[in-house]
Amino acid sequence: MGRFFSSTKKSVSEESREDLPCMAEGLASHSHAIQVCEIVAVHKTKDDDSKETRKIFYISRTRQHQWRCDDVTFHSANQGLCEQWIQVINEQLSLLTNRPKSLLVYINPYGGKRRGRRIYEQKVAPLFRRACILADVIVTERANHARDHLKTEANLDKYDGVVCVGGDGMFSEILHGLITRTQTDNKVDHNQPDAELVPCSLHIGIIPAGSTDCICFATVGTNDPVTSALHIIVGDSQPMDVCSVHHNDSFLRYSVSLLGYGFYGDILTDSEKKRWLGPARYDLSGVKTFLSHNYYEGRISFLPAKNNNGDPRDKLQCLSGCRICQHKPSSTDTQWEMSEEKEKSDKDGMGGWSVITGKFIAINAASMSCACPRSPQGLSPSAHLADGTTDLILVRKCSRLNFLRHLLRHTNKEDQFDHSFVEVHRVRKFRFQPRQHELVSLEDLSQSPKKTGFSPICSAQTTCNHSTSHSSWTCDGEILPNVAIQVSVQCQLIRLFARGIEEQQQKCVLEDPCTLSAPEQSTYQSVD
Ligand SMILES: CCCCCCCCCCCCC/C=C/[C@@H](O)[C@H](COP(=O)(O)O)NC(=O)CCCCC
Ligand SMILES: Nc1ncnc2c1ncn2[C@@H]1O[C@H](COP(=O)(O)OP(=O)(O)O)[C@@H](O)[C@H]1O
Ligand SMILES: [Ca+2]
Repeated sequence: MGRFFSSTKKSVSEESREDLPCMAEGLASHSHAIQVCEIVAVHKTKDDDSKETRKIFYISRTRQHQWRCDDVTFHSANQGLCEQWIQVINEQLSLLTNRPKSLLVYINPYGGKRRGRRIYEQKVAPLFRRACILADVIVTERANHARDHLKTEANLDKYDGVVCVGGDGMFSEILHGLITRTQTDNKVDHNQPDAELVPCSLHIGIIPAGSTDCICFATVGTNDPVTSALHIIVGDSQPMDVCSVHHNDSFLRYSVSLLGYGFYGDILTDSEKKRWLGPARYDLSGVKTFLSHNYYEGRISFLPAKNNNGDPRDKLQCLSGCRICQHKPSSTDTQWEMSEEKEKSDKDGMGGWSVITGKFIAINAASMSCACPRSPQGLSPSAHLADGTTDLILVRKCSRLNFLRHLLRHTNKEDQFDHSFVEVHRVRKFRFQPRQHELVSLEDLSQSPKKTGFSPICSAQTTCNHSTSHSSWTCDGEILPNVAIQVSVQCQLIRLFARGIEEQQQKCVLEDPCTLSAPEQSTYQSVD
């Protein structure tokens, strides 16, 4: 538990309580405690009578993981005592070295409902100013502007973090820019699928202003710009896994949320043509893809994770401070696992890999829960943010009604894996090879699907029997140019300004505020 300061509460909206006695005088009737690490700043202000007062701005929790910046005012007849408190608070704040002082901000003005710039200017910039954070802002002028700037131009030594204002696609740009820059600076060739990638030193903050914003939702618990700005200000840190995706021996992309082939790949491909619709494009393309009811043939091979990584169906949610994510395998662990893999491979020729061949409506790899407003529990509710694994979900060919039942379970608390046609595996690596159809040239395999119209609608009870040749992979919302891919999870390659989902809201009250004479002597207890 951190250090607390106590006070009588006077929120800006509670003018009627203005005459309450001040904590510094030890007469508090409505005691109030604030953890030092949740103080945003202390500022001099003038009250209504033009009298100089001091305001402490701090984080308050509202509903559904949302944070707000609230304030209390220091009053005292003894100005010296008041100054002393303020000085101590500022000294304590200066000891919090994890807090960013300087940030590089990229805004996608066209993401989501095109509100990125307004969201930043009206909701985020005032909070950064209040917290005395300097921000260099770049409004992007084209796709990949932020990625390219980070890769080569940006002077990253100047900053404590990079902030992305946009959706998952924009986050993906920042991710690629930062990871690529880090590997280049450290002379690591990311084309090698087994290369040991160097973790990025700068934290990434996400201000949600996109269409899905699942990376923000799954790491903070809500898509709210003010909450995200406050997590950045207090310098929260959440490590996160990153999947590297290769085609043969050449690097394709990184992914942190959903790598999806079949259903989600088709939705994304179709939705790109409807960008002008904003976030509603996913609903329209979702219905169209559902009605098409396509399935795809292929072979999926995967390397299962060890038992100590839990199980995708164990119903254990990855929460703030998750114990499973606290054990980051060292490079010796990884080397040992690789030699074990090699040993097994010499014995059975498979190296612990499992292979499944079949007809699939969807193949999804969720490196995190992928929770978002459309699906508050996500595609894999028990997936972990930083355990070095991804949950591989295979939805086999089934009737349209059964697939609908499966989809509907993403919107409630029922188990979406509890169907005979769905299986889920927690894996470290996987590969996919589509079935090579006759008359399909290799060139065709790396292009978008040819078939986009509706298939004949099957009766709800029957299984559809028509297969289109190939789908595409969606990788955090971007379409991959290749279908045959190799994927490897890179444990905790990046860090976000977030803390994971908080389990329950904690309120803290003073045991006896009147005993306080200095902040160091504060006592407190936690209540639910
Ligand atoms: C009958 C009701 C069925 C509802 C099923 C809902 C299941 C939704 C799961 C969504 C998982 C989303 C994983 C995240 C993907 C994003 O990275 C990606 C790009 O986001 P952005 O750049 O912010 O636009 N978004 C999607 O792939 C959208 C999928 C929407 C599917 C309906
Ligand atoms: N200035 C820009 N003009 C056009 N596209 C951009 C610009 N800046 C970023 N992009 C691209 O826009 C795409 C979608 O961005 P994103 O912020 O994720 O919004 P959404 O969630 O609505 O998809 C990303 O692929 C990103 O590369
Ligand atoms: Ca993971």
